[in-house]
Amino acid sequence: MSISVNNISKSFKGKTALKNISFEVKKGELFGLIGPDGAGKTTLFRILTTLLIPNHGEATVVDFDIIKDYKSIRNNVGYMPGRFSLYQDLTVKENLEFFATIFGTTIEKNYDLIKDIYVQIEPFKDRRAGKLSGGMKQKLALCCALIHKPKVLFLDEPTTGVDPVSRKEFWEMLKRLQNKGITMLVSTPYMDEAAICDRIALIQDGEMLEIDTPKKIVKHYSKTIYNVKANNMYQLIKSLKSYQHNYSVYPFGEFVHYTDTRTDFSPIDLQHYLTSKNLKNISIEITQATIEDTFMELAK
Ligand SMILES: Nc1ncnc2c1ncn2[C@@H]1O[C@H](COP(=O)(O)OP(=O)(O)OP(=O)(O)O)[C@@H](O)[C@H]1O
Repeated sequence: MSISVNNISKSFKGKTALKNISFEVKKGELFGLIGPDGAGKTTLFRILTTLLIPNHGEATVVDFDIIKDYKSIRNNVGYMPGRFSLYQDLTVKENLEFFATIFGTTIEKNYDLIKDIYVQIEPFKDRRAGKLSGGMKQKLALCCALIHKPKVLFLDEPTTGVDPVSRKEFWEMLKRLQNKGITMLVSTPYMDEAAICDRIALIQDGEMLEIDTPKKIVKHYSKTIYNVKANNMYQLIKSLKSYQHNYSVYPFGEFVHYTDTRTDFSPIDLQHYLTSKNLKNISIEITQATIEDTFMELAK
């Protein structure tokens, strides 16, 4: 195993950030931690990268113990923290040289690993990091986290605040790194990104709700979901929420995802009800559960 976490708990002044967390990440796996703000993702990253000591439990990274072998872990992992972690006043090249130097290596030595990513920011190599766009900053941060050829890479919300095109590019880069044998633990609040991971853990309020492949996780959703649409979204949500048989009502893009408490639910009944609420152009169709639906259900 590349990462093994066994019953880790952490509290801050009586407030629990992580509760008995256990999971394993296999060598070469791209493993996603999916959860909202405050779920405990950053705390877990800080513990696994030896920046924070847990109150209870044990963990190993590349078979090194997070407490006893913290120095070995620091030499073997790369960490891209959530907030921009680089030196804003140093140029792109200077930042990279700085990170290479503190790990006793050079850009040239490990250029192969970062080449694909670095060529995209090379035209800006003399620009100060603080003056880069969001997507460029992420690429530089990734290069800096990779410059010492880590075996495991920790990425805390690497695409938060990055535009959709750069987000897609970023995940393509992660896939290429995975092909080079790097194990990755990556957190994201974006459910579409979760689907790209080999396995994901859904985390909320410091607890793991579920761990599985994205495909299997949605199979855990037992109810039939309907995509409901009408001419007035606000009125539609309000009406569905006051419908006596509703089990769940969540806006989902141009639709509302609706589930019903009855086993013999007939969409016709719902159609009549919505018509009585003056809604028009109503459509009600069965749809597949998404990771987001599963998360909402588990988090209920
Ligand atoms: N140093 C600290 N002191 C006090 N409370 C903390 C500290 N660090 C984290 N917490 C609390 O622990 C909980 C988990 O925080 P954490 O930052 O790990 O969550 P997160 O999932 O990474 O969310 P975010 O994306 O907002 O960082 C939150 O309630 C947070 O307020």
